[in-house]
Amino acid sequence: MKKVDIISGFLGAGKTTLIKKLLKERLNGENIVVIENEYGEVGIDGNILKSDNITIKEITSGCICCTISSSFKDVLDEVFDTYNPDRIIVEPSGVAKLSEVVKEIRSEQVKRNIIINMQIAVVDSVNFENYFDNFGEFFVDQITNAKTIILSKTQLMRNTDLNQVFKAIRKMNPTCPIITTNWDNIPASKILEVGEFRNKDVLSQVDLIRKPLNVSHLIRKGMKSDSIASDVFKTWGVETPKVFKKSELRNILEELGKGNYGNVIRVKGVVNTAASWIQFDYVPGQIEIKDINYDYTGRICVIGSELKKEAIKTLFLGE
Ligand SMILES: Nc1nc2c(ncn2[C@@H]2O[C@H](COP(=O)(O)OP(=O)(O)OP(=O)(O)O)[C@@H](O)[C@H]2O)c(=O)[nH]1
Repeated sequence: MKKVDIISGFLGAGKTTLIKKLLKERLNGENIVVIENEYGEVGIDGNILKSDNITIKEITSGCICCTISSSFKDVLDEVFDTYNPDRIIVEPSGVAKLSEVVKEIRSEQVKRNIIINMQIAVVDSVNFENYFDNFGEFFVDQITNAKTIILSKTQLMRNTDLNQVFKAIRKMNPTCPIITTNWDNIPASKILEVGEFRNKDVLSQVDLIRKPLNVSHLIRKGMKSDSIASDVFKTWGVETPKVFKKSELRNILEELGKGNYGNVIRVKGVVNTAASWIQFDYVPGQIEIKDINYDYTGRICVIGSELKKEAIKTLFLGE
């Protein structure tokens, strides 16, 4: 049986960062294919993950669990015919419902002789409240259906706030392990041990009595439960050779967060500057810009609701 690991999580939670860590520190000796699903039309994470011995398959422009499930099946065909991997890591788009992704993969279980191994949701602890309040239908689905939850950005949180987030997640998912340690301080081997249920620590031997809660009351009144991502989330993307200044890019990202361009929840990309190539990431309240060696051309992707696409285009490209 081949193992399939699902690393889900809302937009910008840290899925790609986590996969990179697992590959670099631990899984690089295995024959692995990563299936990377980007909601936007331009692929960015595939190149970020690329390394010599890992095969990356990118599926863009929608979610593999709904609008483009046939592309997912095609990619699975190709993966099994060409690479015959020991392990497949699936990174669904940030707006995919984990329950739907699991359903999709389970429907392939017998035919492909695969088994879901890790079923992880990466949860951005800093933006927990924001995502719960505004995009709960997708966010809560990921939390309640995860077998392991990995909190990201915990080092940016005050301990009391982190504790609140922990308690709220525990209410939604009474049984799964929740990793709260800053990723820099935890080796990939430990994350795998917990994710694959090989963890034999004190707590797992105690019969923790946690009452399973009915989560429906946690979901805001009137929240729908049957939307698909394309009903709610819109994207704008472009490929461009334009040369940016770092300060100009930072201003643009700050500008996008002010609410004048729609509800922007994720911006990412790579662009050229006169001195180097840079990779940038925006999630509400956090901007990261870092130098990278090179890329084949500039690519920018914006995701959010009620996006003002023409204005965003002008903001980035001045046209
Ligand atoms: N400080 C801190 N930053 C993090 C952590 N995890 C992720 N990030 C940052 O969060 C941003 C988004 O990380 P990604 O790994 O690209 O997130 P993702 O879930 O793959 O994003 P999408 O593919 O857009 O859904 C990047 O700027 C990361 O460096 C963390 O634990 N701590």
